[in-house]
Amino acid sequence: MEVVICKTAEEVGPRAADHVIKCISGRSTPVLGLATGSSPLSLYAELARRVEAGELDLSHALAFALDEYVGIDPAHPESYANVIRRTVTEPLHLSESRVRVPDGAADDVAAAAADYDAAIEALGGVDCQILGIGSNGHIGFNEPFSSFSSRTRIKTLTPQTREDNARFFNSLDEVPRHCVTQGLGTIMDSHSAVLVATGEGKAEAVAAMIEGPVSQVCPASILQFHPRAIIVIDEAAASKLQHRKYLTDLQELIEGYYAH
Ligand SMILES: O=P(O)(O)OC[C@H]1O[C@](O)(CO)[C@@H](O)[C@@H]1O
Repeated sequence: MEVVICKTAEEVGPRAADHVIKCISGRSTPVLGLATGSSPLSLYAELARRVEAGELDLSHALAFALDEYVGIDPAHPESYANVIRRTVTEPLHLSESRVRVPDGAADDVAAAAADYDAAIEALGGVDCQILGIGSNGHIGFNEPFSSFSSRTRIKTLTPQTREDNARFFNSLDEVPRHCVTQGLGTIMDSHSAVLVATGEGKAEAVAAMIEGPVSQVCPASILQFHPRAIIVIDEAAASKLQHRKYLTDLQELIEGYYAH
């Protein structure tokens, strides 16, 4: 696990974008894993800026979103299918046919989830998985006590996550209670992962992920076992780390760090 602590929240998107680009460099058909939520928005905006500037071409990329609500109208502006279209597909000029989101409205959601996992595996896995972290330590919608070997499946959202996400809806009642999410096992199969977090509200979860025991209490702590996980955070999100002196930003020097 490499930890990059940025002085300000504004630096996080561009720094994370650098890492995503390194992770997929040399791939003719890069496969991206996409998080939703607020955390990756500045990273997506920076990637879009580089696409617009002609510095980056992602037209050959394929992408798989991490999760989707179950029990939401797919046409709802906050369905993750729509969020991904708005924040990633359109600004990065990806073709809609190359971007997939789990189907939370399928007749058989469990079967659709298994097919989704198999589609990722058939491509040889995700090259770069973009992640945020929930205030309770979730990645994707893998809530505390999710199995470390889990695959894409239906989950129930915790009251904490529903409250955290209520800001995207008119009321807490409108927030779906269930979701379909890539599993921790699916996420761990990615060749590299870039997790972004900003703000004090994430500080406890970030400390548990980086310094805590690897435990299902903090699902993100499984990333301590990921062969190539890069954590890009701001000072506020780093504020509860106890052992900062050991977290030297050395990843630029590690030869082959990004090689598959
Ligand atoms: O970034 P936010 O909105 O704080 O949410 C935290 C994380 O929870 C999820 O939204 C769950 O989908 C992640 O994708 C996200 O990064």
